[in-house]
Amino acid sequence: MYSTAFLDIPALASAGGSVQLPGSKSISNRVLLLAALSSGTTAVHDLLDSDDTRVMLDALRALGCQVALAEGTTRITGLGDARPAAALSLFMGNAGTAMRPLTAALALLGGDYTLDGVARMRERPIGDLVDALRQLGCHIDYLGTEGFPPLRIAQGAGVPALALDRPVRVRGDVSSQFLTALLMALPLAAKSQDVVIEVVGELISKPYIAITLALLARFGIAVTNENWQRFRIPAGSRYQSPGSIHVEADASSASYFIALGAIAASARGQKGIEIHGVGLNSIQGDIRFIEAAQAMGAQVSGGPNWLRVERSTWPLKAIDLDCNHIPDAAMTLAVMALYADGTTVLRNIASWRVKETDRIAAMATELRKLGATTEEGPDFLRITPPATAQAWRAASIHTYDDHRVAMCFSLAAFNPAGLPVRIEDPRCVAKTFPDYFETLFAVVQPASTGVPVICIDGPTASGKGTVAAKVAQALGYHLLDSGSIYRATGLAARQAGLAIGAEHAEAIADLARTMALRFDAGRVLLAGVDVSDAIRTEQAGMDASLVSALPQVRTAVVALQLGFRTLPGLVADGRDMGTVIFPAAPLKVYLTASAACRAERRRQQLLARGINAKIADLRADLEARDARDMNRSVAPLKSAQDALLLDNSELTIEQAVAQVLAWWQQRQPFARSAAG
Ligand SMILES: Nc1ncnc2c1ncn2[C@@H]1O[C@H](COP(=O)(O)OP(=O)(O)OP(=O)(O)O)[C@@H](O)[C@H]1O
Ligand SMILES: Nc1ccn([C@H]2C[C@H](O)[C@@H](COP(=O)(O)O)O2)c(=O)n1
Repeated sequence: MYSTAFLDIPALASAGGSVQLPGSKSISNRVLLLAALSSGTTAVHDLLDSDDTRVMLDALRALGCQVALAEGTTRITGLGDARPAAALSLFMGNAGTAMRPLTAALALLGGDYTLDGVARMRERPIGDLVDALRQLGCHIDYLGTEGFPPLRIAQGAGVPALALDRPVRVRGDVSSQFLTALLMALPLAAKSQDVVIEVVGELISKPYIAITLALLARFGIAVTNENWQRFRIPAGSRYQSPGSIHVEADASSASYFIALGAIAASARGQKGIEIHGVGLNSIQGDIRFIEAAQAMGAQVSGGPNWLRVERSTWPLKAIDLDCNHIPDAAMTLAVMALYADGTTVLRNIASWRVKETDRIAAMATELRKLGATTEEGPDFLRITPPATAQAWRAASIHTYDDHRVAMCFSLAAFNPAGLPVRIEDPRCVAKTFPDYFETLFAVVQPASTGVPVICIDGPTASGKGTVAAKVAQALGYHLLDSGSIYRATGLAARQAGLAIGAEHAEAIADLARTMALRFDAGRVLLAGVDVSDAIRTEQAGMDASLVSALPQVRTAVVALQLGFRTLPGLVADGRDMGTVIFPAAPLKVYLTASAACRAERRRQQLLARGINAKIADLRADLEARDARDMNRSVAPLKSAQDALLLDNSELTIEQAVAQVLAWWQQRQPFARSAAG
């Protein structure tokens, strides 16, 4: 997961391969609550691990359910007839799928509970649900603004007598989650008589209600659906664990990859994108996104648990669509509209206004930044794509703490202008798809502009490794510590009993080419053994300097180094990154510091490891190493002609990092528009 302030996605050209999608958030949180209310233990397979499901799991644990995670399966032992914790304060984050159903369930369990969330949760209406529960006789108070969280369920003395002899009326035209919440909670009250729920107004998002009904049936509750207007929960209802249940992958998450298949040219040798975990027979309403994508030109095929999507009609066809049946996935259509042959209109999407953010306003604003013309109404959005490739703009997309905004705008990186797209706060995808960007990057290829590389070269102990690692971390880029490749080669040569010299150049080059070198979470593994410390000694540094002077060795490790250049970008540190390995890199920095300063840094580094060395010896060693690195015949250490010089003798690490990042920002097309 990317936890950086922003993620720059370079211009993309094609896609191909297969993706496995995470479990559906809507199904996951429904299953968790139903398992918690049931008798017995439910083994939940493929549960989504995300911010919103963690919120639900934390609440269930606090209420007294047993939750155990082993080998990818979550086991929930439900409350059954046991009473939950009597008084609790629960934090729901921004998880509507936890806030609404838990409010209803807790109101029918009895107890004294407060429920609150993040600032946006306090703006998301819950009044219609509370009204329905109050009609029944439940005691619920608002602790802030009327109609919005936080709220208190004040039933410490137990559930009051409930008015069940008349239908419970709930509005269906603001959020279908209110009805879902009642459907999942009211079986608790349907002991000696049927309970009827009556929908007031047009019921929106019926497919989500269909998911609720299907899952209730799996947990032993057979609700009668009377034309989506009345729902009857039979007397004697009792939640019963199905024992084990699989969570389908998220059909809304599939929409990004369906759109990807429709937008991107197929990568060489590939036929579009294959999506696993959800298929044509999905119980989720958002699967009907496929029809919308087909209407725009996507070619989609599939089976029960998979889909294949290929680009067909190009440009895509503009559509005018009532999106009430696919409220979440329809946001993806708004970005597909950027690639259409005319104006697309998405209608009946008023519910977007009360989601994680006001999604109509958010989408309109961000699409405009890219060069589109948009018009928003109370319940519609009209999108006209940029008229020409030149009319596209490189935009920094604000994501409003809304996972879907972040995910769907990543697809703007296929713009014909070859511009990168900046996604602000990429971590917000953690709500439903924590590894979204990693999954995307595994199946897309960059445009001709390539994967960006920042090279940081310089002499030993100048701080290259430290600065490179921090720059990479700030940008979410990969890191190539090329010195460690030569260090590992030197170690491998020693282990093989080879003296490091020209007479063994071929043998050492063979070792370098074939050694099983792996970089894993900051550690360096050689043939499965962690050699991170062994390659950091002064001797290993000298050996590395010697092997790196052998031309055969340098040639042998070129491919390995080039392989690090993967999406979304790379920071490479070494001696010849900018001059030889990545000569076209858009930013090259030659990082240096005075010899005295570098010797002192090395002394401090060794002291931290308990090694006391003389500063004069260290300085002599590093000057000897510099001399060899600078004077060898191939790829000597020198500043690339187009490198920027950074002498950090008088700088802190943070200042050096800030300077490199500032130079990088100056090279980004959206830096100016973001600031301005
Ligand atoms: N600007 C700085 N001010 C103070 N100390 C620094 C600065 N930059 C780096 N250092 C420290 O200097 C030491 C050497 O830095 P680092 O290992 O990053 O250098 P390097 O150039 O990668 O060295 P080598 O090429 O030998 O691997 C580290 O302990 C680091 O914390
Ligand atoms: N791109 C590179 C990186 C490193 N080397 C050689 C020269 C260095 O003395 C040695 C160890 O590098 P360090 O880990 O100290 O950065 O490896 C090189 O020739 N080219």
